[in-house]
Amino acid sequence: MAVIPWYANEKVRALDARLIESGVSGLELMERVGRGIVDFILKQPLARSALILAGAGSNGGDGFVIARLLMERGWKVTVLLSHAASRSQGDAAVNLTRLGEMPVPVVESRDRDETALTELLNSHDLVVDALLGTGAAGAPRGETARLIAAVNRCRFGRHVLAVDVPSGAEGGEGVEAQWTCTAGGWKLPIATGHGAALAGETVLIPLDENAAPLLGVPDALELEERDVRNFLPRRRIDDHKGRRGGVLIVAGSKRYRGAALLAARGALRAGAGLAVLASVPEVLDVLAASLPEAIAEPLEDAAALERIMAKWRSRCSVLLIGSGLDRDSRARGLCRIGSQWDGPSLWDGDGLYWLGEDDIKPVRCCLTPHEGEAAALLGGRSPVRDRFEAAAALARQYGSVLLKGYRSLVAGLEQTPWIVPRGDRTLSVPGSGDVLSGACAALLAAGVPAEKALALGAWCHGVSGEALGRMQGQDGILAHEVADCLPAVLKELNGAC
Ligand SMILES: NC(=O)C1=CN([C@@H]2O[C@H](COP(=O)(O)OP(=O)(O)OC[C@H]3O[C@@H](n4cnc5c(N)ncnc54)[C@H](O)[C@@H]3O)[C@@H](O)[C@H]2O)[C@@H](O)CC1
Ligand SMILES: Nc1ncnc2c1ncn2[C@@H]1O[C@H](COP(=O)(O)OP(=O)(O)O)[C@@H](O)[C@H]1O
Ligand SMILES: [K+]
Repeated sequence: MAVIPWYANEKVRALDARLIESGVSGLELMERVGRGIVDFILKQPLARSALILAGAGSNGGDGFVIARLLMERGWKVTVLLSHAASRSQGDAAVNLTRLGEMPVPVVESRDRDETALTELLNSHDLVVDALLGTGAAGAPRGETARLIAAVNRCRFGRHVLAVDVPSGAEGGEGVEAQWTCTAGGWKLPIATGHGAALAGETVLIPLDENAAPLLGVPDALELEERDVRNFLPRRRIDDHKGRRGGVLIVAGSKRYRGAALLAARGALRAGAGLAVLASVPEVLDVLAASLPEAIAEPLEDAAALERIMAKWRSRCSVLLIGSGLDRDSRARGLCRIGSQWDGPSLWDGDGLYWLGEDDIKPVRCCLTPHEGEAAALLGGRSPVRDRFEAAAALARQYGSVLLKGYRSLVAGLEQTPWIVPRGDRTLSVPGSGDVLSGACAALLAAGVPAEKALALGAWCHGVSGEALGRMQGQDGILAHEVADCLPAVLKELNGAC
């Protein structure tokens, strides 16, 4: 299962230490990193000129190796130090001295104003970010921060490669890289969300052929197509709609009408045999015309929801609650009753707003928050910098969590978090999350276990977005089109079985 294991920074740093204990010198490791990165660089169609931005630690040391090896291959190379040369120490200092024996200009950035920095950056095709690696503490400061801003300002028209991790990946402004060559192991800060977006395409530079067992237990697993194929519901040739699974959807309000329709569409397009939409008349009035396959249940108030839940419980195994429900007292009452559903439930949108109130604590449920919703559930703590921590905290409290965004995360109580590496900005359109929650609810109703249903739903939703982006462009896709793509994506996955 899952071919790409991701590790906390500390585990990869411990690997470095173990390799050194086993007799490989730190200098040799630095050489291996530099060599691996240069091999990668030489495979790219580049104009053979590089500016290496180097920091005072070992990340800078990797940069010095890269500078030397590129120079040896006839590249035009300049090294720009964020610090006084005398501050480089240990293996980095050794490599800086070796560089001094070659005709490579090594200059300090401090005396250069923004214009001079811009000129220097613009006169090289490749910019190598070797400012901060896994030893970074907090947001970039001082000269490092100034250099990062300059790289980002000048990055159009040039190529930016980050060594190990993009500087600033864990706080403040980070280098926006085209490639990140990460050494020894895949590192969590660039696995998902903001860090992953900064990293661009990530390439692993192996440190040693015996490294894998030394890294220990992975902290996250990136799913591959063959993993999610195993999550597909077991369909049968003699299936009838009752066996496909039914979803009761409590969604929509006078103010937000489309969300409920999109959630129901997502559920039916993901294969639900029954979608019952309990909503306000304003939503149900258009249901017959826009989605005649769904069943309408007028929902005035909390008492009505109790009756509807009792009526449909035998045919709907899953409750989906929250899309476009609004944040008024009516919605609160509905969530209170919804939390008493005695089967699997999935909470999204405004349902998440009310979740956690004293009388709205479902025993175990699924959540599909985006970062804003996760922050609110966590009492304002932003999950942007540590999405893993946020997803794990929510899973401990509620059960199963899909933390949405670029390379969404799935966390559960008893499993290593999963990374779903599918989906792109095509999906950042209104209603896209409603389609996703409908799809996940349908998969739950088909009997797929919670975390697998969330991961499979996010995977299919992501692939649908990518396909639409390829065919029609990444801007201006409508959420219902994402839903309508789901059958083809499921067919592909099923066909590959
Ligand atoms: N033996 C090893 O440990 C190996 C380390 N390697 C490289 O070494 C890196 C880790 O090296 P280090 O532990 O020296 O750490 P870094 O090089 O990541 O950073 C440490 C330096 O950055 C400064 N710094 C830290 N936080 C800062 C901030 N927020 N703003 C401005 N300056 C800041 C520190 O004062 C120090 O000078 C890895 O990412 C990898 O690139 C590789 O060469 C492989 C072998
Ligand atoms: N840049 C992106 N890359 C990958 N997926 C994205 C991106 N932007 C948005 N998405 C996905 O689109 C969906 C948006 O959901 P959400 O923000 O809840 O939208 P809405 O509230 O409008 O329904 C999520 O599944 C999210 O993961
Ligand atoms: K870096």
